Amino acid sequence: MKTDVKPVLLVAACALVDPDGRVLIAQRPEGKPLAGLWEFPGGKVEPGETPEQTVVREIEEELGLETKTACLAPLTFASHAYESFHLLMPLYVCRRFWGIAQPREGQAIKWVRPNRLRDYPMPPADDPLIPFLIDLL
Ligand SMILES: Nc1nc2c([nH]c(=O)n2[C@H]2C[C@H](O)[C@@H](COP(=O)(O)OP(=O)(O)OP(=O)(O)O)O2)c(=O)[nH]1
Repeated sequence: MKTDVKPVLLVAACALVDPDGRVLIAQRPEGKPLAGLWEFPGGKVEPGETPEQTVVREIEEELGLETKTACLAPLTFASHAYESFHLLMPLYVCRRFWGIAQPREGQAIKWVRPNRLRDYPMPPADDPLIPFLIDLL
C-alpha cells in the first residue's frame, strides 16, 4: 500500500484577546490560498525563527501591533491534512500587546467573542481550536 507522504508545514498563530474577552480574526485576502476565510494572525515559521518570534513578527507586519515573546501563552495546536501539506499550527494567546490593530495587508479584521467565531467561516484546521477559546474566555 502506498502511504500518502506530505511535508509538515509549521505555522504559528495567535489569538489576541482584548479587555472584553474578544479575539481578533483577519480575513485572508484575495489571491492567497483559502481567500475569504477568517483566521488567527500568524504565518509560516521561517528558518532561524522560533514559533514565538514568528508570531511577534507577523502581528507587527499584519496589524502594526507590538508584543513580546514572553507575552505569548500556548493554548493548543492544530494538526490538519491539507491537499499538499500537513499543517502543524501552535495557537498562542496574547493579552498584552501595544498599539491599535490596523490591517496592513488589505485584509478585513474583526474582534469577535469566541462563541460567535462559528459565524465566520474559518479554514478547516481551525474548527477544533474554537472550543479551547470558548473554554478559556
Ligand atoms: N495564519 C494562519 N494560517 C492558517 C490558519 N489556519 C490555517 O489553516 N492556516 C494556514 C493557511 C496557510 O496555508 C498557512 C499560513 O500560511 P500563510 O500563507 O498565511 O503564511 P505567510 O503569512 O507566511 O504567507 P506568505 O508570506 O507566504 O504569503 O496556514 C490560521 O488560523 N492562521
